[in-house]
Amino acid sequence: MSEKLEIHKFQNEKGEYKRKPSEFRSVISDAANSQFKPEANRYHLYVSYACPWANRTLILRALKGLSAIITVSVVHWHMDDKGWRFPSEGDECKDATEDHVNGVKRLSELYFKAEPGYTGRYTVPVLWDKKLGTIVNNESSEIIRMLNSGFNSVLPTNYAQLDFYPEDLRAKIDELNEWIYPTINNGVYKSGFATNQQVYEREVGTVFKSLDDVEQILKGRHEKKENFLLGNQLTEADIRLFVTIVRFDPVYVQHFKCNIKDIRHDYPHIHKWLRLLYWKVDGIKETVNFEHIKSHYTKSHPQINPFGITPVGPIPNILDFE
Ligand SMILES: N[C@@H](CCC(=O)N[C@@H](CS)C(=O)NCC(=O)O)C(=O)O
Repeated sequence: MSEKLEIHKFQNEKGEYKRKPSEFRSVISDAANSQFKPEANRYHLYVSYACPWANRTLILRALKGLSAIITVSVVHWHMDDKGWRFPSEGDECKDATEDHVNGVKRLSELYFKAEPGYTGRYTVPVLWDKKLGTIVNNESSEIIRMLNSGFNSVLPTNYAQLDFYPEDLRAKIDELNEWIYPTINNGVYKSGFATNQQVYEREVGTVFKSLDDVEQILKGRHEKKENFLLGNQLTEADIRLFVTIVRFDPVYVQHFKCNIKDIRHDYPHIHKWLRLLYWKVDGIKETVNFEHIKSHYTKSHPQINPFGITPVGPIPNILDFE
């Protein structure tokens, strides 16, 4: 394959970054006609520790007690013009793993195993079915819903009962996701990958307008002695926002030029919420690998950072809880 993967491919003629939709969209469920039934040790997650979308799936896997029944392989933090790869001899990478299931060297090979004529991007996360030898789904927003509720029939009651997308909060979670995704999660990419000054200024302004709105929401919660975006219950909305906020000061401020403010100095309520999730919610901290995060962005986008120098700060990457 001679195809070259370049971020620039996704900028339109106006210099705006466009993310392509994911292509594998099957669902794990107990439904009688389901091809993908929940089973222990049948499914495998392919992730990058650098990637915020993959990070969401690792958090749900940890919080729902799925770590023992859904296995994981972690790619090298470096993404080159052929996409993600697994470490090999002479190309070692701390905390990355081999592909435990298929033994491939490149993530792209998995996409071709699942669909020989595949023409899309080779993105993480990938939820792989070891039984049928194919990709179930490569869209993180759908994978986290499956991890949240698709495995309840094979989980012990204490984990099955945990619900991060509860019926009574669904409308509110959807409403938050609707603006937080385009303006913050993807907004930082639209700022960082803009190739036109006006587009950049528009996008970075949008990121900070939304962060100001989130700060107000969390301030209101704080006044009511509530900890999370929708009250005292941690939901999917918190998890989806967390993966971007934890990368904000260490990477997005400088690498994606989101530097009007930063989290630790300018957003006290977001900062407190960030540290609460990171330090106090069991299982989350272990899914965050700052070395992979910082190295990936700064050394995989030569069009933004041609010499691949990784800034040393901020020190520390995240402040203590108190
Ligand atoms: N819609 C996807 C987006 C995933 C995504 O864009 N992942 C990036 C890493 S952060 C990736 O693997 N990019 C590889 C590429 O585009 O070649 C999801 O949320 O699962």
